[in-house]
Amino acid sequence: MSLVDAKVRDRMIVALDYPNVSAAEALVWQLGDIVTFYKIGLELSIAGGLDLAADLIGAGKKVFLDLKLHDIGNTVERATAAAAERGVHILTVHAYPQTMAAAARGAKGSPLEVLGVTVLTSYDDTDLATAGYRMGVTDTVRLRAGQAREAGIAGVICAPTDAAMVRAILGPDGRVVTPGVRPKGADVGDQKRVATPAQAIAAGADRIVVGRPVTAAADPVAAAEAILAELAGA
Ligand SMILES: O=c1ccn([C@@H]2O[C@H](COP(=O)(O)O)[C@@H](O)[C@H]2O)c(=O)[nH]1
Repeated sequence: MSLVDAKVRDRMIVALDYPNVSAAEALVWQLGDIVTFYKIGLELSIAGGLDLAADLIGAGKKVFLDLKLHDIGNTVERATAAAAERGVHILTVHAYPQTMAAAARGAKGSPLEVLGVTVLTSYDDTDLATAGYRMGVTDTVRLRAGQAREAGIAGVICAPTDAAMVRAILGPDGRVVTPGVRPKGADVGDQKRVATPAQAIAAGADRIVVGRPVTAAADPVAAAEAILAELAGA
């Protein structure tokens, strides 16, 4: 294992986007102590990932449950409280005021960090217009970051290209977590608003989320180490 300190390791969240638990467990085993923080999203949650979340927490890892909740307030509040009870570190909800306020109530008194998803990193202005939004990406992210602060949740998910603006809105204590991160030269895939790990941190992100740059790498350990080294120097 390299000499990257624990604080830097916690800045990188690896997305376990796998169709089954055994594939996810194999990567966790391979990465060992290098990675301290894992994200479990929709695909793996449906395939038994919630039990894996409990196992990871039991093994001392931090878990980000990326469920992007959006429902009536009572449902969101209770689902958030259930995540808090299970020792999850981060939970996402869509950044709608009613949803964020409900999640804030559900997390109250617990260390769970609720983050509002502002505008997905796979969206650009044209995608928002097609979906019927009047505002473009920047204005929508700005609005939602302000609403997240007002709702009293921990912070937001945004693209690294939005991070500087969001940091200014949330202040030093707000949490800014950025997917859409690609090491230089890496395949962008379906992401549209991307930056490198170092650029994300320099723009004000607390943590970055990386999936395919690690999971699809020929050598995931080397890929994760390279990203950590870049974060350590950022
Ligand atoms: O706006 C968002 C919100 C969540 N995600 C999630 O992050 C990872 C990114 O994976 P990559 O393979 O590094 O693209 C993935 O699990 C998404 O569901 C996001 O990309 N953008």
